[in-house]
Amino acid sequence: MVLSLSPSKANFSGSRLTPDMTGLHALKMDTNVVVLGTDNVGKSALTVRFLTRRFIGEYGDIESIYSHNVIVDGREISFNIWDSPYSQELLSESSACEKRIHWADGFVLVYSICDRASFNSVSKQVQSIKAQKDYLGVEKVPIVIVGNKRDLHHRRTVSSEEGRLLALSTDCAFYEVSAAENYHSVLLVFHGLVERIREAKTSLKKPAGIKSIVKSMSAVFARKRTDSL
Ligand SMILES: Nc1nc2c(ncn2[C@@H]2O[C@H](COP(=O)(O)OP(=O)(O)OP(=O)(O)O)[C@@H](O)[C@H]2O)c(=O)[nH]1
Repeated sequence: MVLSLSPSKANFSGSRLTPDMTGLHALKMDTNVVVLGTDNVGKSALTVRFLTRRFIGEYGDIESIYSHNVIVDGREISFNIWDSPYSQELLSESSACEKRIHWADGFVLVYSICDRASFNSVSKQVQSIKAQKDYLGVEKVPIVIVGNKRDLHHRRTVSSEEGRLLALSTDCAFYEVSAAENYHSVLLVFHGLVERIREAKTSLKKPAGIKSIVKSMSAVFARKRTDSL
């Protein structure tokens, strides 16, 4: 596991978008994000765009974990982003793959709108992640599906509608972006993911619902009554 920037990728360190952090430390949230997708869909381009606001064009294929702090809705979010080259292992149950999924709080699944095979692999990736994160018991595993290379609309083979429907049917969020042309849409992807991660964390903390408490209390009293007869 590489825990620093690889030389072939952008040279930057975790930056803060808002200079005044006073008083926000108590609200800090650490979050681990894995960016996945098949070859050449723009995983590194998307990650580097989010981290540096820049599009460089060519990126190595070295696996890296980047750290980056941003403010989302007044709260400091400390991102650890694992940009991993595609491997078939995601679809199998190798321990490296399990480790990656176990490590992550949220997932960015990228496909290229010009590459149908990359789109077709997304639903398998979603299944694989959900199967492993099942033990959390959260309704929605924080996953965002991203159709990248929107600027290449003349070479599009996957419609926006198909992307949206896939996200709807798998309970994921959906964005179409161009890492090459637009920083803001990429920012929205990560903000959307933070939102989902927060929701998942909140639903984990939620105490048992009033209905289930009433149910178990009635069961106890019913048993007591039968015992005393
Ligand atoms: N036109 C266009 N090209 C893009 C976009 N995003 C990435 N690319 C190009 O697509 C190619 C692959 O981008 P990468 O970011 O290296 O893709 P990757 O998914 O990390 O690739 P692997 O590391 O091989 O898995 C590069 O030539 C990028 O310049 C985009 O939004 N529009």
